[in-house]
Amino acid sequence: MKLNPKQDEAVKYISGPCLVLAGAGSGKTRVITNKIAYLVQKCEYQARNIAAVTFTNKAAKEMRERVLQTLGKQESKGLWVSTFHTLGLEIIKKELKTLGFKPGFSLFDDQDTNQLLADLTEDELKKDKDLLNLLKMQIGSWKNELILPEQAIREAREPQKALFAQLYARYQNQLRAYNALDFDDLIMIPTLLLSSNATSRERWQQRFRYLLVDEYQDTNTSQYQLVKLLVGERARFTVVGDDDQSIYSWRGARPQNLVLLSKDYPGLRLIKLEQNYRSAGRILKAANILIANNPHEFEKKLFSELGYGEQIKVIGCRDEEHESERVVAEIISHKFMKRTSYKDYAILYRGNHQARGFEKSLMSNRIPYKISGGMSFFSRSEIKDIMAYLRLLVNQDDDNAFLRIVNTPRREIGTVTLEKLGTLANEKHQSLFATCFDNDLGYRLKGRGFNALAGFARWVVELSDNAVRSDTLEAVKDLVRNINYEAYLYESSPSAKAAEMRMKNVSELYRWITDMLTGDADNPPMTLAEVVSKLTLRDMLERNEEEDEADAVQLLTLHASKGLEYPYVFMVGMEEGLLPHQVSIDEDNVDEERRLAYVGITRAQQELTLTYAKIRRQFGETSQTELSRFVQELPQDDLAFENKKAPNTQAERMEKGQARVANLRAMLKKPQ
Ligand SMILES: Nc1ncnc2c1ncn2[C@@H]1O[C@H](COP(=O)(O)OP(=O)(O)OP(=O)(O)O)[C@@H](O)[C@H]1O
Ligand SMILES: [Mg+2]
Repeated sequence: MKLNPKQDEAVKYISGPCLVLAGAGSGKTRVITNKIAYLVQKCEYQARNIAAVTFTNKAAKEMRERVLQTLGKQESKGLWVSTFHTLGLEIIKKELKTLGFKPGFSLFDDQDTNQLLADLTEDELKKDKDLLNLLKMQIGSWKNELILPEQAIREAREPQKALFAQLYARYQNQLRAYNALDFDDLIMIPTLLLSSNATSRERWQQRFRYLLVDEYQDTNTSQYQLVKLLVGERARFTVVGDDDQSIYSWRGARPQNLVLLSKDYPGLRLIKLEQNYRSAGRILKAANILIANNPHEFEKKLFSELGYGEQIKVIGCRDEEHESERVVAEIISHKFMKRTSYKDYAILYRGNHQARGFEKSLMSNRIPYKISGGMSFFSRSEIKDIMAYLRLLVNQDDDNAFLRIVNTPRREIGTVTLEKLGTLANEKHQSLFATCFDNDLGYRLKGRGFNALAGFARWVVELSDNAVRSDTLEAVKDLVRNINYEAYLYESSPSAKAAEMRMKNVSELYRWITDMLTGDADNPPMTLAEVVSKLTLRDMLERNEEEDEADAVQLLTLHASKGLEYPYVFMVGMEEGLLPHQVSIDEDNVDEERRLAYVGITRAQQELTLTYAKIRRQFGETSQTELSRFVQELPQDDLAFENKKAPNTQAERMEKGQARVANLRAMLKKPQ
C-alpha cells in the first residue's frame, strides 16, 4: 500500500521508540498495519513476536484484517492483535500459577460488580444509587492508577474516601473469594505482576519483541505502565495517537502520556503526519477550526487534497421525532440520487438513548440498520441466565452466577432458604455453592428447602464433571434440556412471540459456543472455561458490535465511532446539553466534548450533515433547546442552514416529513 514520505519514515524507523502524533485521517492506523508487514517481511521479525493493541474489538478486528490483506495467512501466523483488555486476559491466563489464581476464574461485568458492591455496603448506602456509582468509579480509578486497597486506605483523608477505601478492600477480597476478576483487574493485575516479578517480565518481553499501540492518547496510567513493562529496556515500540481525539478522561485516560513518553524515552523519535486522506477539504477545515478552540500541547497541521466538497448541511427540526424522520428521509433520497449503499451512512449521537427514534424511523421504512451499543445481546436476560449457568459450571465459587440461576427456572428455593444459606456461607467463609454441601446446613434448613438446594448442587457437580471429563458439547446441550429452559421462557415471557425470540437468542449463543468448542482450521478447540471467559470479555468490550458485514445504515455513539470512517455522516442532536453534554458543562469540561465533536466530524469522508431538534423531551419533560455552541464555532460560510424555522404544526410536519418519505418510496418502487 502507498505511503507518503513521513509515513514511510515512521514505518522504517525500527531501531528505537517511535511516536506518531497526527490529526484524524492522516494514516496513523495505516502506519501500524504497514509497519507490522514491514517488520515481518523486511526485518526478520517473526509475526508471533509482534503485538498490536488498541481499544475496541471493532478496531482490533479491522486492524487484523488490514494486516492479513498484506501479509497473508501464513506470514501473519501467531501475530497478536487485540484490545488492551484481551492482552491483559492472555497474560493472566498464562500466569495463573504465579498469580496464585485457580483456573476457571470468572469475569465480572458491570452488573455483577454493582451487585457485589450493593451486597458489601450497609443499608443506607445500598439504596443510594448515585453513591454506589461514585464508589464504583472511585474503585475503578484507583485500579487505573495502580493503587491497591492498602495504599488507598493509608492515603484517604476525607471520611467518604476512607469509607470507600475500606469497601475497596472488601470488594477485592470478595472478588478473590469468588475467584473472579473485574474489567479493570485485566490491566492492573498483569501490570503489577510484570513490575514485581522479573521472570514473568522477561517471559513476556521475549514473547513480544515489538509492540505497536493505536489510539495511544486513550491510555490510562496502568496501560501506560503495562506498555512500558512489556517493551523493557529495548524499547522497541511504535505508538500512534492524536491528543485532540482523547475522549476517555472519565475512564482515567491521560493524554499527558504522550508528553510523558518523551521524558521516559529521551531517544524517542517523534513523527508528525500532515496530510489527511479521508475527508473533503471543507469537512477538514471545519474540524480544524472547531478544535482550535481547545488549548494545545502540540502544534499540528492537516491538509487534504480530496477537493473542497459540499457545504455542511445543518437541519433544524421541530422535535426529536421530526429529526429522525428527516434524517431517514435524507438517507432515502440521497441513496436514490447517488446510488450508494446503506452502509455508507452513519448516524452518530452522544448517548445511546438517542438511538431509539432513529431505529423506529428506519424500521418503519424497512431500511436495514446496525446499531452498536444499547441493548446488547449479552445483556438480554435469557443470555445472562445461560451464561450464569456456564459460569457456575466452570467456577463453582462464583456466587453471583449461583444467585442468578439457583431459582431460574423455579426450584422452590425460597428467600428464607437462600438467606440462611448466605448466613452460613458468611460464617464459614466459603462460597454459597460449597455451603450447599455443608453438614451444618442440614441442621439449619429442614425438609424441602434443603433437599432442593442439595439436589441442585449435586446436579451442577455432575454436569460440570461431564463437561470436563467427557463430551463438553453434549453436557452444554444437556443443560438447557435439563432445566427445561424453553418451557420456562414460554411461561415467563409476555407473549409466545417474545418467547420464541428469546429462544432464538439462546440458540444463537449455542451456535457460537459450539463453534468455539469444536474449533476450525485456524482456531484450535477451546475448553469450556476458555469459551466462557472469551464470551464474557466479548460482551464487556463490544456491547453488540456484531460480526456481520451486512449492507446497513450504521448507528453508533460518537465514542464508538473513533478510528472509523463513513462516506456520509449525520451528527444528530447538536444541542446545548446534549453535545456538549450537560454534565460536562456543569463540570467545566467542555473541551472534552469538543474533542468528541471533532472525532465525529472527522469520521465523514464526503458529506456531513448536522441536525438538531428545537424541542426535545427529556426526563419526561418537553423543553426548548439551544443550538450547540459547536455549530456556532464552525466556519459559518461552509454551513448550509435548512429549516431554521422548522414546521410547527403536526399537519405541516406530516406534509414536509412523511410525505417526502412516501414520495421517495414511490419513486424507488418505479422500475428504472
Ligand atoms: N498514503 C496514503 N495514500 C492513500 N490513502 C491513505 C494513505 N494513508 C492513509 N490513507 C487512507 O486514509 C484513511 C485514513 O487513514 P487511517 O484510518 O489510517 O487514519 P488515522 O490517522 O488512523 O485516523 P484516525 O485518527 O481517525 O484514527 C484510510 O482510508 C486510509 O486507507
Ligand atoms: Mg486510526
